Amino acid sequence: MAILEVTELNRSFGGIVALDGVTFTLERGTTNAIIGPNGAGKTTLFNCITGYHIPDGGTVEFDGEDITTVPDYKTARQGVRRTFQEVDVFDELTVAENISLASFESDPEELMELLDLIEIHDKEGSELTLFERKRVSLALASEGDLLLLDEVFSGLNPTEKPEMIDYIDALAERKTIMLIEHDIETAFNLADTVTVLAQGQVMHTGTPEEMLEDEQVREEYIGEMAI
Ligand SMILES: Nc1ncnc2c1ncn2[C@@H]1O[C@H](COP(=O)(O)OP(=O)(O)OP(=O)(O)O)[C@@H](O)[C@H]1O
Repeated sequence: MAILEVTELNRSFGGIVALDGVTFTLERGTTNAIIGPNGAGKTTLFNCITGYHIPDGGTVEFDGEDITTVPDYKTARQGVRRTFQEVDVFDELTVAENISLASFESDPEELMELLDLIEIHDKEGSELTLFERKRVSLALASEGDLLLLDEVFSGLNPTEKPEMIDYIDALAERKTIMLIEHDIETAFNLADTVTVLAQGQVMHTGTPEEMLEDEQVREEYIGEMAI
């Protein structure tokens, strides 16, 4: 069953067309990667899905309900949650306090355990490493049904990256995930489907295997990268 249906989404900033007729569907329980060059419209797409930006045209349906013009603080309560490229953790609050702000309906302990946050629960935001901040941010996003993850792997070292993959794999067992990822190998490892966005348009959608078999996609968007 579709959890998200995006239809003919348009959004411009002055003369810049950031989204140009974007249409796709996400099935509940799947993990979906969005890849594409800088300026392709990936973050704008997240902003329009969450209601941070209202699109100029088109619709966003979440769980069968039209949320196109619903602001982000309300879509978050409805179950659309996201992380940001600039990790959003309050420096002066502890990990536990940061997490308590997210108004959890379920038991936050379980989520904190899953993300290995129990042992650092009393550490203040300002003392956290980037990896720890990203895990807190992930916990804050994880109360939703649909998690939009914006470059959660950027800045992580080679030891942390596989650990983050394990965290996302564990969350993927209970959530629908859409992730923006510049590291193609990571995106392909995690995703059931991959969507290529360029110049505000959906260029290709398919499974990682289909993408790799498509010579044009390989040449234009994946390059020489061995996967
Ligand atoms: N608030 C804004 N005001 C003006 N232009 C914007 C705004 N947000 C996005 N844009 C423009 O819209 C286009 C798409 O930007 P967007 O950030 O969505 O791309 P992206 O694919 O996320 O890029 P990146 O991979 O670099 O993060 C770009 O040309 C960008 O400059």
